[in-house]
Amino acid sequence: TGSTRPQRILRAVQKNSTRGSPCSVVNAIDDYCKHKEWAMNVGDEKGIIVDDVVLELKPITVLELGTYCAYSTVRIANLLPPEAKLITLEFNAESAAIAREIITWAGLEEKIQLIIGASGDWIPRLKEEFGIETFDLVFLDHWKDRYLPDTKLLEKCGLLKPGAVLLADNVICPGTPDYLDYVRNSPRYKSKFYRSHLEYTQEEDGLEHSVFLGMAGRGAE
Ligand SMILES: O=C(NCCCCCn1ccnc1)c1cc(-c2ccc(F)cc2)cc(O)c1O
Ligand SMILES: [Mg+2]
Repeated sequence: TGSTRPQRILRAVQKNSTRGSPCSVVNAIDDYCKHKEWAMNVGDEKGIIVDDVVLELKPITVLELGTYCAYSTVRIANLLPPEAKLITLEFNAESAAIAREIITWAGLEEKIQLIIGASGDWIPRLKEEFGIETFDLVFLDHWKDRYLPDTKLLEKCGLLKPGAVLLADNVICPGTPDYLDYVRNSPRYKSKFYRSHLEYTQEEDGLEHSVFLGMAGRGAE
């Protein structure tokens, strides 16, 4: 009954970072995952691209699909304007419990709402249960075969307004071919690819940045 990887990441955070300092939490996780054991955080290289998108967009409402250990949750929330809120959805209860501890350690619990459950079940409930109108930014980092169905669900539920940004991790590795095909060919999106590498490795990966243009571009149904 040894520890799990998320538990070891939490221990590294508590040992090597300062309570209330999101930057030190992010650095502690990157150090641990670079030198001790790999983990599926967006990481420092792709993380800089995420930072730039957040600082440029200044989103007030953010949805993250796939919390894991809250590395990107903390990284994004730390850069948000004071009144902004981030909702993060995690399916795995064990990693969600660790994520909650890391969010609290970072001192960001006021900005972040962590929900445990399936994105397909929760997305249709967000307006009603959390008083969300629309999201300014959606960070997709969960099961790669859920990126496309959840994007279509966000459209259907009216949770995206023109100008909203979808930022998707891992579009090369592990890869999300059906999602890429959709956002790159649909008249509803203006999409661009940010080439990078799989976290803590030299493997090719990247982020897809897609601006929602509105449903008007219905074209062929
Ligand atoms: O699978 C990933 N993430 C989803 C985890 C489960 C999400 C559960 N959930 C949360 C909400 N709804 C469902 C992922 C995988 C890899 C990877 C890359 C190469 C390799 F050899 C092995 C793994 C790299 C990432 O950056 C990733 O994000
Ligand atoms: Mg990822």
